[in-house]
Amino acid sequence: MEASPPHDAKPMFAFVLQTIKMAPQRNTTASKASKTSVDDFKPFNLEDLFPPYGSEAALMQTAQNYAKETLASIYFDLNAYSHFQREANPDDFYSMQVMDNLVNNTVSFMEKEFANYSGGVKKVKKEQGESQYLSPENRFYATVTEIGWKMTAICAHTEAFRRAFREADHRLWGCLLQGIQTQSLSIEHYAHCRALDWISLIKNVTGPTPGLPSVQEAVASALKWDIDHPHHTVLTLDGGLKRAEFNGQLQTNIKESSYRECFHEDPTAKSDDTSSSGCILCGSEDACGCILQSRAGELVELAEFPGVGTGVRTLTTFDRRDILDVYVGELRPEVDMDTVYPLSQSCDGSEANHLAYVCAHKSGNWTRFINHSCQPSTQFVVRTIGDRVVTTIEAIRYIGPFEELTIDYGADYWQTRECACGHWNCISNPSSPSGSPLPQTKVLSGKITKNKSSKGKKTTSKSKKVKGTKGAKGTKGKK
Ligand SMILES: C[S@@+](CC[C@H](N)C(=O)[O-])C[C@H]1O[C@@H](n2cnc3c(N)ncnc32)[C@H](O)[C@@H]1O
Repeated sequence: MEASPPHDAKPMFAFVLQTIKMAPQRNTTASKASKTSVDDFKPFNLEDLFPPYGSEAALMQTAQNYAKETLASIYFDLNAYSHFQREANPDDFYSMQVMDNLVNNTVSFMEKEFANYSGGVKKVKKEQGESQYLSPENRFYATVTEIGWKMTAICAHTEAFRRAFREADHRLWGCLLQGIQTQSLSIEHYAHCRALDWISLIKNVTGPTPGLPSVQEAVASALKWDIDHPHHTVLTLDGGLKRAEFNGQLQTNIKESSYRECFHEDPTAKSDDTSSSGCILCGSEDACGCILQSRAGELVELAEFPGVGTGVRTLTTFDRRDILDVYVGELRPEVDMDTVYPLSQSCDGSEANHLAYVCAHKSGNWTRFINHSCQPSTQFVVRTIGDRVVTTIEAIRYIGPFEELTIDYGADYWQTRECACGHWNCISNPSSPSGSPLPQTKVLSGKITKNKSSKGKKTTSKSKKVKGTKGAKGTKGKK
């Protein structure tokens, strides 16, 4: 079986220290008004990319990369903390012990570092009088003044933060604090919708806090937002939050596709006539109870991106072939009023074997928000999982933390719309080879990409999304 296992939890409290490149950003200026062409590209300055070993630029680049990985580990640990909190059960000794350890580690970190700071206050007072309370070298003092009590309290719940606090050098710590500050709304929202009680950790801070911001102000500034499913909320470009809505209706999160509204039987059920193959998880040719246990959805967030609306940002890393999740929605025989989100589900990725439309404008999961790029990081793949044929979203390369996830909707989707991905080879860019006036669908019509070497894996590529039926996403896809 060529399929990779679903992306699963990494070792808890991973403190991954590996170098990564800055996440590529959308080239927003390249859309509509100014299309880029191959000639617009300047050669890379190799020294910027690979500064000389030991130079300040090289050290800074490494520190920024480490900081980014540590920041991703903070999200991972926050998620793990909330997971253990939910799972803690007084009848299960092990789960209670894990939770006790997590709480103790958090509380003792805060108490110890606050005591260090208080000790430092007295020392400096004695030596230098009232004018200077504390040496700025005191890490707790520097941290709370830089990122505030709220971020300190939230991040103190994570091993990644505590460990970096103890071990990181000044350069890395500075980069990490900067990263936390930049992502503060995202971190707070992430903790908030996991019901993390960070206030209790600091509200009883006793003793003087000279030089530090007010604890009360931090508590009063706690996010006023319903505790709801994380994927019901979008981080906006202006630094706020909004509900995920379509035509004024909240877009709700569901775990699996529903069919009962329009069908008596599940049209995507595994059966002999649909020539569907064995379950990719257990290999069984018969219906089995397997479900994809992907954690990827817990480590992404919805955020607005310029020119393309809501999109999906990773908070972790993915490797090539990671199965991120299943595209879910309401199964319908026809594309309803929705021309934005529907996906044609077939049993083998071919138009001829179309089974139903997965309509996700009202109910769906986070995958419906993945925007298109002509150089995407993921792809649609038709798979048999459990007793159903589904379309999964799978990484086609390494994806770094805080990168926007993108996918190829297929040439057909862009026949009536303009793509704003900004890639030099963008389908809507007249000067790019793929943006040539020749209709792509004509050229590609009928070529259905099936990876026959891997049983049960049918790649939905541009070439299959013909005549608007969007093997992946498309709109004009009426049969
Ligand atoms: C499946 S939805 C993706 C989520 C969507 N951005 C939202 O706000 O809900 C597809 C829609 O997103 C927008 N979109 C996605 N990728 C785009 C791109 N590369 N260029 C322009 N618009 C894009 C278009 O409005 C498209 O119809």
